Amino acid sequence: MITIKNLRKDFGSRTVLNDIELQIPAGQATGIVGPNGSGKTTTIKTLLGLVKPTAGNILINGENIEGQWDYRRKIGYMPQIARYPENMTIRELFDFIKDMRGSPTNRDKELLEYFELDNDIDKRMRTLSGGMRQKVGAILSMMFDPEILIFDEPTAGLDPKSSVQFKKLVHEEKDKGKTVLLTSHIMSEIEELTDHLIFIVEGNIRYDGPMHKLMERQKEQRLEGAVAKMMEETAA
Ligand SMILES: Nc1ncnc2c1ncn2[C@@H]1O[C@H](COP(=O)(O)OP(=O)(O)OP(=O)(O)O)[C@@H](O)[C@H]1O
Repeated sequence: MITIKNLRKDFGSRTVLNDIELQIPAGQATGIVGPNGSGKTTTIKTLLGLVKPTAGNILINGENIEGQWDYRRKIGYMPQIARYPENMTIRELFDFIKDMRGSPTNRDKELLEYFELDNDIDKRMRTLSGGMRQKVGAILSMMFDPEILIFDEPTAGLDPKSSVQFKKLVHEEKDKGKTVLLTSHIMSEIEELTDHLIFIVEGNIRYDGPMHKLMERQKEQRLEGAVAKMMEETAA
């Protein structure tokens, strides 16, 4: 369980997260949706300790993460835009990360084959296409079998086949009891992959609860319609 209490983030005079309160349930998949610039990535980065909150607390499995680093071993993160050491090959990058972490694993090899990247393992990062880089990010997030998986717009840039493969993996991780947190602008993807929904607008939480309840409340069959209605209500 991830608990966010009164979390505030200001960038200069701009409040990007406005005292948000959230409970992200363990062993389920949660989707964070909201307009561009509403604070989704900032929320994720505070969980990872990459952005320091202006105020508030984050607890993972009941423990406050402030000043802690070890908890991050429990989290696999696939960023929206990943930056890599561009001169390293995929093989060198994976070996380097395994060495630094001191965690031997063969899961990277399985995932490279799964995403059909095994023949590209000796290519330098700077020569990879956007979709190939996304796949590298997906593999890095899952290769150490973490209990929490965070994906920021994971399928943006993936071709349809790879996107289906990625979603199949997420289902498998969910079935293993992992906690998954996912942002996407593709509502069908959120609908397909997640059970719990958070809707955020300008740093304020407008909905936090089971996805089916939101659809019932909005009298919509599809999440896209339910979210569109919520956006209209917010704008009104
Ligand atoms: N390091 C930073 N310095 C200043 N402002 C920032 C910084 N990072 C994010 N912001 C601002 O915070 C706001 C929220 O950004 P964030 O990336 O969290 O949005 P998002 O909901 O993930 O958007 P998108 O759907 O476009 O990815 C934006 O106005 C953004 O410009």
